[in-house]
Amino acid sequence: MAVVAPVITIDGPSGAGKGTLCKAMAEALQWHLLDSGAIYRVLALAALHHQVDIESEEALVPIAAHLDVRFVSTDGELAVILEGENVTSEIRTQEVSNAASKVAAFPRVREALLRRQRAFRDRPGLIADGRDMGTVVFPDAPVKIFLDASPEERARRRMLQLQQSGIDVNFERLLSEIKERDDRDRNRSVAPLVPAADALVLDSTSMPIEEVIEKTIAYARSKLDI
Ligand SMILES: Nc1ncnc2c1ncn2[C@@H]1O[C@H](COP(=O)(O)OP(=O)(O)O)[C@@H](O)[C@H]1O
Ligand SMILES: Nc1ccn([C@@H]2O[C@H](COP(=O)(O)OP(=O)(O)O)[C@@H](O)[C@H]2O)c(=O)n1
Repeated sequence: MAVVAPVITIDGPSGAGKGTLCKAMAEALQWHLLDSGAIYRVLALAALHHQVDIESEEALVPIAAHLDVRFVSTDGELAVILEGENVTSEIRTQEVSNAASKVAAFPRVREALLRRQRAFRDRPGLIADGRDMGTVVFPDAPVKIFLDASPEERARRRMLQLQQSGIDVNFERLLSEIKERDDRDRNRSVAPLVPAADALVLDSTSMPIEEVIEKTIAYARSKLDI
């Protein structure tokens, strides 16, 4: 029987530091990386581009099933290509963030994207970033982390991040959008944002990212023979 590649799942709410942690882990271990949030973001953007109603599950399912998305690694950065167009920055706007969490609430949309996400599992291993990586997509993953932080700290981080890329945002608005998105992600009927029963929960509210990375790598090494 073929040996399946190991997966390390990193789930948690927006701004907890998942993307930063996953990138550092993928580099440290030289493993593959799945940014599942980017897939939901690309789907939302494709729907907006094609003027498809993002409130209609019926209309979204065929787009999800035929989504023409590619992840291309260039100079250590992962470019996101939708229908041949580089949409790496476009998928990070607040409009797309909010639309992504709306399209992600539909069960049949999630179902249509399952196989595509599982196809990222490959040797030597996969680091999977998302909301339901440890609960639904890779329930057999040997290492699961749930990374959390307070909503205020997450909004502060997101504000700094957006400011660094020249986007001016209002803190109160950002905080309320983050809380709204958290609520939608936590309360949806399918694959809600919740730690897997066997996940290590890390609260990074007052933990520097370097310490988060160090702790996670040490935990992964203790669970896996790597
Ligand atoms: N522990 C931390 N302390 C301070 N800032 C952090 C920490 N973790 C991540 N950040 C910063 O917060 C921002 C959001 O992190 P990101 O990895 O994109 O979060 P997520 O993928 O969970 O939404 C980034 O600018 C990142 O550098
Ligand atoms: N595995 C996943 C990943 C993302 N998502 C949805 O996609 C949205 C964007 O995900 P993301 O990981 O890019 O968001 P941030 O954490 O970067 O803000 C989330 O708000 C979720 O609603 C999901 O439902 N399941």
